[in-house]
Amino acid sequence: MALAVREKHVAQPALRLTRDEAGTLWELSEKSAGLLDPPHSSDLSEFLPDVPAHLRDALLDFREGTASSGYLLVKGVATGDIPDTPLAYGTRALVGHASNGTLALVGDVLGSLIGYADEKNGDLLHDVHPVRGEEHRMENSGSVAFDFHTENVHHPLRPDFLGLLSLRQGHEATATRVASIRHAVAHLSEDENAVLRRLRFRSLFPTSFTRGLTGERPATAEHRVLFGDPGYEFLRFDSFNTKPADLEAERALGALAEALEAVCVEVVLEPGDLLLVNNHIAAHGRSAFTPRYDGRDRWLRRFYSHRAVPGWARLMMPSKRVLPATGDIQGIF
Ligand SMILES: O=C(O)CCC(=O)C(=O)O
Ligand SMILES: [Fe+2]
Repeated sequence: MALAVREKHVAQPALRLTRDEAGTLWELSEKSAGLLDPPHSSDLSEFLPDVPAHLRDALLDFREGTASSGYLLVKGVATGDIPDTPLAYGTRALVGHASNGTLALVGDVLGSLIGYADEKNGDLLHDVHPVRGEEHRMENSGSVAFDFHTENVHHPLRPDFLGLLSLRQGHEATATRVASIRHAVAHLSEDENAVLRRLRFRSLFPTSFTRGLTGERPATAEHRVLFGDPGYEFLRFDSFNTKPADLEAERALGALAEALEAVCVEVVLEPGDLLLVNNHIAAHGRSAFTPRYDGRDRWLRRFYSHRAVPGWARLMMPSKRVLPATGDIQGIF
């Protein structure tokens, strides 16, 4: 559907931590950060009741997945002393840093902080910053425009939530973009809506899961892109990796991309901003920017959280909080 006017919507903060709340969360984060590093139990449950109620209540509300916007922006999160933005992929520059505790606590209030064995070595917390030579990758190490996607579109156990905490804004007003399917459906025709609900799409494994693999990337079985009751729609879509089975499906995907664009909200994350996204309701992406590789580039930290991991998958986990490699559980769902 062609859109005559494209409004730009700016994300509204739902929650701003007071200085006291940020201080309490930081103290708790310092206590819990080390628990994430092996061989600790990584059980943070004793700390969760002390997460400031204002934040905890908002997280518990958000995790229900009944709101239509699919995102929650928390401002005023403490980040502590931050070294230069890393230059290389996977440097693990912040092992043991208290901000790890913050992300883990938020992840564990929403569900459970979880990583994937075949993405970033199973790391639970991911550094999002530009990497030289990867500018054009459709991954968070790139710097060209990163189109709308839901996270880990190929995976049977997609995260329920992702969180992006800004440590450094970088040199430009780079926007993180979020678009809710529950808003976008108003821009789809009945036919487009119906086609998106059919098993007419396959998704390639994202390149973050196939680093080091040569040859063609594997793909999923056929899946729906849109599902759920009216008003409570859900999305499984990655503009770079989700492929249509035929022309009708291709047109429907094009209409979806335009509909998401029409309802997109943009947020330039500032240090201490934590953007939480319901990964089944909202697609997200990022505008293009020009990295300088001078230690002052944009730097976010990302986590995934799952409300529940099935018992069988739990027993196949290679280590605590790390889901088995996709190839080992593909086809089960
Ligand atoms: O850089 C951003 O704002 C978002 C990157 C992204 O999509 C991700 O890390 O999952
Ligand atoms: Fe992403």
